[in-house]
Amino acid sequence: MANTWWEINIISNPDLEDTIYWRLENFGTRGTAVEIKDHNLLVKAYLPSFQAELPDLQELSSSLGEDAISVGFPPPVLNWHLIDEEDWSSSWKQHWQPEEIGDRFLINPAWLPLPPSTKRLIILLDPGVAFGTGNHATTQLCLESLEMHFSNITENQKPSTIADIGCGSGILGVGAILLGATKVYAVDNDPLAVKSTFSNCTLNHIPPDCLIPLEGSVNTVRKTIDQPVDGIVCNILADVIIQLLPEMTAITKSSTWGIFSGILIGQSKAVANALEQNGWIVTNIHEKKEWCCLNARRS
Ligand SMILES: C[S@@+](CC[C@H](N)C(=O)[O-])C[C@H]1O[C@@H](n2cnc3c(N)ncnc32)[C@H](O)[C@@H]1O
Repeated sequence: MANTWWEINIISNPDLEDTIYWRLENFGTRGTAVEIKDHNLLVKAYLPSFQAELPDLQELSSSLGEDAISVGFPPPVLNWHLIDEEDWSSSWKQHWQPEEIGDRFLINPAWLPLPPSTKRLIILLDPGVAFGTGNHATTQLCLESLEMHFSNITENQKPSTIADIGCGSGILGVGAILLGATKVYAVDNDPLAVKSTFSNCTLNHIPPDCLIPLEGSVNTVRKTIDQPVDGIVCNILADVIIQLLPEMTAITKSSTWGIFSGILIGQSKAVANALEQNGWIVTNIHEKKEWCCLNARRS
């Protein structure tokens, strides 16, 4: 059972894409592929088999049905079966294509050839089982915010040290280094994400002393650094961000900036309030689909 995965197939109205993603993310799926088939949305999601029993899958199906009915759509049709690990990786890899993000990035799956010529910064990725292929709005909002941040800073404000909290595949840390950050501490409480960040550093030829993947969370960064960080990027979920804010604030100084994502638009006020209570000033809110990303600074 250790190397088997649930493949969950969901057929639904395309307007339910974000709701389905949201549920799947909370369910813990790793690697999600989406395609439109005969005007329907087909989502394929994968989960290590030990992480869910049949009743969990039935509950997921009911929750998705309730979500759909509450916004006037018929319940999605779900089916699931077990596949082995090799089939999992080849199956979802087929659906993942290179993607341009913002004005500067191109995310290229590691197993596909590079484009013949591009002025974009290429992030090569093989996320394995970790979150962070770049095709989720919350990741894109972070990469775009990082891009804006680095285009606005002057040469003498570099170098910068960044904490990437909840690094997943390491996509944001790699992006920050390509934009000019000098050091990134990338932490995740999931050991598989840390492993994935390590291998994506190697894939992108990032020197090991520039991007440092660590298993843990904000306190792991606190114990590792000898001075406050210049920036924080954190793409988790609103309630986790709120909960981690005092610890994140403790690793900052007055000039530190922050990028906080994984927040549904309806949750932005609660996160903005928590930031203000912890001594941050919200400078911008960027939105994509139903998600938003708060850019903030300490003063
Ligand atoms: C939405 S993914 C973001 C991945 C990547 N940074 C991106 O933007 O695509 C959130 C990640 O945060 C990790 N995570 C969740 N709670 C955490 C916590 N309290 N401390 C550290 N990592 C956490 C999860 O394991 C997951 O890899």
